[in-house]
Amino acid sequence: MSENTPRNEHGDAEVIDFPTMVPLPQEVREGQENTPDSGKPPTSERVTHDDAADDAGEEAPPVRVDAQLDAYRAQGADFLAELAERAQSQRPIVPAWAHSKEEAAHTLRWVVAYYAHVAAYQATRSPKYLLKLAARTPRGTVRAVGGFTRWVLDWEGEGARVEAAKRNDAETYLKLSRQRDRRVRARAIVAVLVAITLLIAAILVAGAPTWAQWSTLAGLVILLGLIGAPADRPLIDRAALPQQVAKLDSDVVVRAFGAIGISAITQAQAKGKDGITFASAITRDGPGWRADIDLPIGVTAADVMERRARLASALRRPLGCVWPEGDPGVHEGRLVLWVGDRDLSKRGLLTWALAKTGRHDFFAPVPFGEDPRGRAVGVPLFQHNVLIGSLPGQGKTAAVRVLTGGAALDPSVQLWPHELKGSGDLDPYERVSHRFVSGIDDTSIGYAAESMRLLREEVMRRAPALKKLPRDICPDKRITRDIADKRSVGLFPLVAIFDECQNLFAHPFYGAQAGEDAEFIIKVGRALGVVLILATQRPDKDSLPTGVSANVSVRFCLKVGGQVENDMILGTSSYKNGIRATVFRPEVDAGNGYLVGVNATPTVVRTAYLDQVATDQVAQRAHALRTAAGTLTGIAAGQDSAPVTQVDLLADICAVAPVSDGKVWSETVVDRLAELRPDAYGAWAELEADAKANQLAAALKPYGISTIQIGRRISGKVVNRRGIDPAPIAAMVTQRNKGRSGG
Ligand SMILES: Nc1ncnc2c1ncn2[C@@H]1O[C@H](COP(=O)(O)OP(=O)(O)OP(=O)(O)O)[C@@H](O)[C@H]1O
Repeated sequence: MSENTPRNEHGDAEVIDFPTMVPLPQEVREGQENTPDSGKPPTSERVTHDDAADDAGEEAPPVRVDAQLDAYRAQGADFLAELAERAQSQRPIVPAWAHSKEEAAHTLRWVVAYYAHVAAYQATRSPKYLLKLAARTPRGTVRAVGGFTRWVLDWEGEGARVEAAKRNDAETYLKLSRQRDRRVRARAIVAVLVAITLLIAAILVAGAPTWAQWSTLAGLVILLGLIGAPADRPLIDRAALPQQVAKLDSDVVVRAFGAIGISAITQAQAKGKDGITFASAITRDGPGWRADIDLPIGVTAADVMERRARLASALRRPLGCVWPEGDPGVHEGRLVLWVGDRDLSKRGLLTWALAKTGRHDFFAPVPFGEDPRGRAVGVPLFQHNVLIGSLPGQGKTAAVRVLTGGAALDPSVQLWPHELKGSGDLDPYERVSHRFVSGIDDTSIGYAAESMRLLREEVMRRAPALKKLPRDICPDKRITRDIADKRSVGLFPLVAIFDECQNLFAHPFYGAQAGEDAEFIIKVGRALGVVLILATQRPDKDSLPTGVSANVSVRFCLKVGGQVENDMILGTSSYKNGIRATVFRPEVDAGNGYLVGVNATPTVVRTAYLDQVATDQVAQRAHALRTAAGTLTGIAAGQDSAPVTQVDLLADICAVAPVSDGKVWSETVVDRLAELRPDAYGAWAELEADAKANQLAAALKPYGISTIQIGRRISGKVVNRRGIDPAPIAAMVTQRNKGRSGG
């Protein structure tokens, strides 16, 4: 043990075990206990060590870094001990915002944008500043001339001379007077030189070009205006108002974490510890504060995220300002708490980055919106499928418009929008679409189902086409920009949008097959440049096949009502893991949602907003790009899209169940239908007997036809199953056909 080893008040040497803290001397502890904030020292640096209090005994208050420093000093701690103590509060070499390239770029952009704003703000006010300076020029002239005269005549020494005269101190007075005479003589020479210089300058300026005269005048006005400025009225206005929002400090954060009901933290705080540790100092990060926090062992970031509302209450901030998120790159217990100055939902409508100008590259993410920290968020379409869900009126269509706009602004992308509500929200894109439909009626749904079938066929066509490409053109067996641009190869990107897709998937007739086709496209198509964007306001198992919801890669969930819908859109266990789109408020948070599958962790995003007019302008630009590139096809080129095969269920039943055969079991009808049209009914035939009957019953319901119980004697026993009576169906078809031919 070295001589410098710290000793306690009894003179016993204490072992300082880096980085464990030493117990505090009694007087330091007493001092802390007397502080009003229950023993917390008045510091924002709260880097603590959980074992410290144990070392110091059960009752010891938390030992924070500043208190330790005092303790070490009081004990005359040695060099190494002091270093050990300092090491606990050392600041990261690379600041937290510079850990990732994106964050560093974002921060840099933010700083540049800030100073660009300041520069623009001041530039627009420069005429006002010039006027202010001009108004202050007379006072500046008086001050400058007066100050110079006082200097030449040495008036600053006047007081001392008068004092000496008053004291009848002749010797000092004479000394000061002689000094003054010397000074005045020298300064008078300087004054004459200055006067001559000014005179020459005036003569030169009088003969100089006009711009030089104006520049000199401006320089004089600025100089004299600055000299004439009153001390209490600054010339320059502030481009950024001083921070209105209270700084986030560690005391407030520690207190808040103690109030959100995480027992590991509350128990630690009951023992006088903080319960959480700050991985680095709380810093400014964009328009808010960032705290990197290590949670107690066993507590995860998700545990905090699911208590976001309580945390906001404890921090005394609006819910829309408080955004805890995990940093799994470090560990599951690391939490990045970002507290914004302004509520996310009060940011107003975000203008889409491509709303006014620019084109898009399908192989880059489509600009989509901003996260709470104001960082731009994009959604990649290449190699992805997108599922969007929410309650009605929360911003689904707006999100779909933005993604469709991105796809439209790459002229190599073929667009197939289907808006199955009939609201016309996507109508502007019709002029750039290969296939397009807007409607909720059976024909529109049939058209959308036909699109799914065609997309499936397209995916199957593409697989061998991609395989056949020479290795030098396609080394990775992936579609590239180059391949996409070679129209003759036929592997251009194809983006199909199904807004309100529940109306397709839950359709009694088209739904089952469309669901199967969608699942196939999602699983196979993304590698072949075929992308689905699905949006639904009814994310339940009947309206969104599980094969679809389980396989999409990018998910965006705006406000939903409950856990089931949340997990249908965001993926199983999302709710349990604290990713809860249920926390968004109806209407207030329209446009805010959880985006999963883009960043390493789920991100809250406020989407950019395109109204109908802005969408129309985007579509016009997309049309111009496509005209120039020669990629207008299908509906956009005025050609009829592929004809829709209208499947006529009733006519098909008449074909497979003649009236003369009498009543027939549903499963038999389904099997015969599948044989007649495998494309349309093939999926039904793969169902169990009961499910076949249910499927047929659901498909007949819209026509007002119910299935009935039919008993058959098999091996002497009567077996009852559901089936149909073909007679009324045949009558209905005859009636309908008569009506049609009459029309
Ligand atoms: N990104 C956004 N930013 C701000 N407000 C938005 C945003 N997106 C949507 N809104 C607001 O929410 C309203 C409804 O948006 P939108 O029509 O996209 O919702 P929706 O979920 O598609 O509704 P529905 O299911 O009824 O079609 C808009 O009129 C707008 O006022």
